[in-house]
Amino acid sequence: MRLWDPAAGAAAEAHDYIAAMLPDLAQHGLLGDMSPESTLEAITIADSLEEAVADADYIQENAPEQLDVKQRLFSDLDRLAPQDAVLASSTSALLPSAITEGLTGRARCIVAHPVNPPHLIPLVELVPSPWTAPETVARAESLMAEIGQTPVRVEREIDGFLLNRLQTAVLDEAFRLVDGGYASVEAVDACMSDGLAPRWSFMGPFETIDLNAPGGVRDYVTRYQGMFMRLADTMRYSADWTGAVLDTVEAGRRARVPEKDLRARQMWRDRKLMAHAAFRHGQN
Ligand SMILES: NC(=O)c1ccc[n+]([C@@H]2O[C@H](COP(=O)([O-])OP(=O)(O)OC[C@H]3O[C@@H](n4cnc5c(N)ncnc54)[C@H](O)[C@@H]3O)[C@@H](O)[C@H]2O)c1
Ligand SMILES: O=C(O)[C@@H](O)[C@@H](O)[C@H](O)[C@@H](O)CO
Repeated sequence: MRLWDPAAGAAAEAHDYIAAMLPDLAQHGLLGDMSPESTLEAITIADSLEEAVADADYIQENAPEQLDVKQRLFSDLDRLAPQDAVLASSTSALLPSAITEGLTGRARCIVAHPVNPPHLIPLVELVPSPWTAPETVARAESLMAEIGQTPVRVEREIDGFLLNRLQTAVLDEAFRLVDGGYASVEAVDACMSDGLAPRWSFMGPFETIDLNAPGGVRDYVTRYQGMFMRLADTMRYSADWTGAVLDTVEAGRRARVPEKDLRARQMWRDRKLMAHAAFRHGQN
């Protein structure tokens, strides 16, 4: 694998970041049959975009979430990369059609959206544009599965794809509840971390409700649809996330983790995710 970044030192910084996390990943059994040393040897730094993509089979761009930047980058990639290389974007919500429409090689382009932190969260959303070739989707899916990720196919492009649309529903209600004074930041977070997340850490929402009624999902919907539709009617507005509620949320978060400790807390998160990933691997 080759890394390239136009910012001086950024690729080397990424290489150093990867090197620093490899021992923890190895300790959790997450490097497969490779060692930190052999893993790092497989990651080199290219001096130019052209060098980075030379003889590549698959290219993943991680440029800033700005449409014009991605459009220019994909145009360069389409010109420089081997014709049969898959060109994938990490974009969180930009439509692949908007990024690639004008490209000669647009059939080999796709969105392969990872989830933060991508090396510890397996999901990758594969989002084709209307002109993405089925073979491109299949090749991206095969590569992601081969490296231990969980590729999911978005059947056709939609703003925000799947994960961030689902995350929007949860975050919008979280802000509404705190904005309305119904709950503290901690209480809302606990509802997820100690309520919904344990079930959702190995089951999705449909499997969860299918197992939550004697007769399965149809029984569940018959029993509870009225309640959920009544609640949905109270959610037809959004709180202003940048309003006073943001001060409340930030105060709640800073009371738990001072800003100076955010990096340490991210390391805490990553080690929790490594343990969770090791547990999941042990279950397979
Ligand atoms: N950070 C995550 O975990 C995460 C998760 C999912 C999706 N994404 C998506 O990945 C992309 C990058 O996000 P980020 O948070 O890492 O951004 P970032 O701003 O931290 O890093 C972007 C990098 O792109 C480089 N860059 C700038 N112009 C470039 C160009 N023309 N070609 C190549 N590289 C260029 C910058 O130097 C910088 O190092 C965004 O589209 C984002 O939505 C990020
Ligand atoms: O929570 C997430 O990881 C998602 O919202 C991502 O898709 C999103 O790209 C952020 O990580 C932005 O970095």
